[in-house]
Amino acid sequence: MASASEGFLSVSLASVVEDVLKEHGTRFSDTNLASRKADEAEVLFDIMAAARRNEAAEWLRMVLGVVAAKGLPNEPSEEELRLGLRNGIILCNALNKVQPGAVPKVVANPGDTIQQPDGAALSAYQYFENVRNFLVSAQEMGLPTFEASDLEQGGKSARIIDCVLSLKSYAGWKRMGGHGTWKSSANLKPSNSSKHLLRKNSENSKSSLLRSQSMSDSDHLRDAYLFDGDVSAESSETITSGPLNMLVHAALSNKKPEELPMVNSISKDNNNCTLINMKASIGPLSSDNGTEEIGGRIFINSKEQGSNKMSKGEMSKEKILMRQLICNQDKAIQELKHALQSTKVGIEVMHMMYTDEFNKLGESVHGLSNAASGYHNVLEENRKLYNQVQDLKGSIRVYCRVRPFLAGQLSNNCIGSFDEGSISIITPSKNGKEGRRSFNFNKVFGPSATQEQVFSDTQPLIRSILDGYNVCIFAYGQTGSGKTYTMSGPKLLNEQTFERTLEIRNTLEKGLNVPNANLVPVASTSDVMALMNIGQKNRVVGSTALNDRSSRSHSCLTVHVQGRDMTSETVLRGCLHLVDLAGSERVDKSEVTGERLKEAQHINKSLSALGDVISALAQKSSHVPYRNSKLTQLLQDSLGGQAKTLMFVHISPEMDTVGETLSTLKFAERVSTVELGAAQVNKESGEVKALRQQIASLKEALARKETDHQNVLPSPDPIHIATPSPVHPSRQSSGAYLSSQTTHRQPMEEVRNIEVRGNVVLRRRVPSFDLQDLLTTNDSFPWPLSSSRMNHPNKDDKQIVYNDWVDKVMVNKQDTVATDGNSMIDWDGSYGTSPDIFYHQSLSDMRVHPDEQFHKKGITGKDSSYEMNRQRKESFYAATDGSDDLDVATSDSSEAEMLWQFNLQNVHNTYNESGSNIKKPQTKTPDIR
Ligand SMILES: Nc1ncnc2c1ncn2[C@@H]1O[C@H](COP(=O)(O)OP(=O)(O)OP(=O)(O)O)[C@@H](O)[C@H]1O
Repeated sequence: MASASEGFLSVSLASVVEDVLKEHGTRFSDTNLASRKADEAEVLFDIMAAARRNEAAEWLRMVLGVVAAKGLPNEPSEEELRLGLRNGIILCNALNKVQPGAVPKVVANPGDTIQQPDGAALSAYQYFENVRNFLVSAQEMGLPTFEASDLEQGGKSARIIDCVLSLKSYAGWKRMGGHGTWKSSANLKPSNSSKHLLRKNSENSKSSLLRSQSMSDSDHLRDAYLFDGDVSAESSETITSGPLNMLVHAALSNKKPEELPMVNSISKDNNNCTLINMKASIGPLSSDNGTEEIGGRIFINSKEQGSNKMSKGEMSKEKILMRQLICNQDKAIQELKHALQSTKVGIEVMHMMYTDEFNKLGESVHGLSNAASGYHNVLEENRKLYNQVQDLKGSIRVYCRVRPFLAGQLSNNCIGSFDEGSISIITPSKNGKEGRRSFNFNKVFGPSATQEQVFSDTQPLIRSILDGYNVCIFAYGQTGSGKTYTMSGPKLLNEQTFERTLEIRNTLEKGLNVPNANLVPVASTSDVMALMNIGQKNRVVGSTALNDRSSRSHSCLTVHVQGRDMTSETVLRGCLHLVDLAGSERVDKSEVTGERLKEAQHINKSLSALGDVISALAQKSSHVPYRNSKLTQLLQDSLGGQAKTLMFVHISPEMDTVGETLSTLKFAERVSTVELGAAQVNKESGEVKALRQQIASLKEALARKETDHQNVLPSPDPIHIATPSPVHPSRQSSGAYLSSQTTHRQPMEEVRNIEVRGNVVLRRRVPSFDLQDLLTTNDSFPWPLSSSRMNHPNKDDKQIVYNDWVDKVMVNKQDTVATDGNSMIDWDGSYGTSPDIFYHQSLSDMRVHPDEQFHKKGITGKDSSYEMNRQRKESFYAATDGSDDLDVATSDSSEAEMLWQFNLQNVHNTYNESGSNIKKPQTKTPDIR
């Protein structure tokens, strides 16, 4: 619509301008410059001839008096002049006045001194007598003469007028004393050329013009009759105030300076030039017309003519020229006026059209911007709805980020294009469609995306932690693609400082846990950042050919948040896992050897296990191999549990790595198809909490009774104790669980290390933790390891050791508790009162509820063959501080891949630096079957 209007506007404007210019062009191009000049010259000649005629008649009437010269009207036409002078009486009398007795006998009408106007009373002979006498006398006086027949026929008045004006000049000379010899200018040699100045575009151009005209005119007249010596003041005056000037003055007086045309009258005779320049404002000045332009001024050459008499041909030529000149200039003025007028009209029309179009465009733009904002709103709404649908489905959100080229890298780009939600990759080795592969994700961030932009899109997800959801964000991508940059920010951290090997254990009681990791209360964002920094410092990094500071371990930061609604006493708990995976790498490209090569293999293996899990989830396979790696076990809650999960896939833009980029994106595409089911809020109303407390106290009472009872009976092997336990609804039957699992996801605390094999579902119920309790009531918590307990495991610890399942790991884990200023979150100030409390825990839950003990025993007592096998297998493994010997122990269940490191000293100096106290088992656990 806009472009159509624009097109219309430009076409309209263009056509108007074109019309105006065409009109101009036609007028001017059609006019032949030469003929125009000729016309102008002719008109000017007429004017000059009339002026000279009038001057002659005026002088005759003045000399003879109006009565004697009554046959000669004032300002006569050429014909009137001829008729008035035809009988020769006026001429003879005038001559006698100037030169008394020059014509001794003037024949007049007998008895009537008053001449007949037309001289009809006189005979032709008498006329001739008078004229002949006049001519003879004039000739004797040296005046220019004419033929007597000139008075008989029209069109010959020029020479008669010259003669009369010569007589006038003669009279003037005589009146001035008659010094020297009077000569007609026709007998003089050409005078030096003189130059008169006309100021171009001067403010007073009209007066300049007139002055110039006067001077030109006077030059012209002076050309005719020059005296030996200076021109008298009188003659000068007479000349400058001559009728020609008056005529021209009258003709041009109503003209504006800019309307005055240039009028050049040229009369060339033997290289002499007489030129009348009226104005040089319009029309070109030809170089051969006797003008010169110097320094913005126009100089007009006026050369004395070789003769004061023009030949007939010259006269008519000049006349024609001048007439044409004037006429054309007048025409040109009219045309210019017309053109100006039409241009003005054109401009007005254009202005109107422009305004109109502008208004229309404004309306269109307004409409478009409304539509655009509406469109954006709809898009935003769509995005929200889409996310809601994703949430309901429990789909893993996938964001993609492209790292910019780094300094010194060749910008050979494999990214074809990208927009909000899609990206295409170019593979030059393939042709056609194959050569460009597109991927769709929830969000795509280009190379120029900032951390702020990334965060603003991730923020809603983070917020839902405060709403009681668990959130897991994990960064995935090949080495050097920017995972750490996204997860930790652009600031490079300090040198690597203290490195300590921590372990990840997987026990029946506690599930996946890191014994030596700490749970540190935090009160602000900066506290969290400080902890992150400590973790980063202790993370194993190494230089490879692909990344100077390549992370050689996966890193996980867990932030636990608990809030309490003060009015309803509802407790909301959420936790955020920030997982920065080590990057996959092609060892031939990363050129790693030795320890780094080993690391790379572990990293790749764990990532491939992650791929298997994703694959199984995507296919809704009945078996999901979480246990094939610690990484997948770690992410199990996020991939198969109830967390809202975001995978942040990273890619490098270089063409060199297009293969890795494609496989990364294909993997990410697959991840986005995984549907986990809707996440649920970790919400516990006050009522539920009261009931829980009631149950707990009842259980305690029951436990006390049991203890009393055991004091009477011999103590059985703890493994074989089959204590009746309350059966969790989800475990009432495996079939029931399966069906419920397929419809909705279980709360976080309900889902731990779920392993699904065929129709057999074993899951351990781990009740929800209360963070406050967790930080204050150590004794009720089965695995908050104080240093003494870690060094000297008691009987319970032994139980734990025997059931532990440990992989070789370098451990680096930080579990922190975060809070913010939100009033929903109510933190107990008692955190600070127990600074020496450290907890190790699985990422999925914080502690084992007392209920767990029953549950565990319930499982073993139920003789589940799978669980028994697992217990037996796990009993082979034990933890040690070292890890090398654990490699072997873990190899059949999962590769060692979780590389955690944590500077425990930096976190809390009360920590027992001896690390894990878990010992390798000396004997195998008996086969329970
Ligand atoms: N968005 C970005 N803007 C500017 N520089 C970036 C960006 N992303 C990454 N980088 C730079 O690229 C390099 C590699 O990034 P980073 O170490 O985060 O990659 P990685 O994927 O974590 O690698 P690895 O898996 O080997 O640990 C670093 O120098 C980092 O500063």
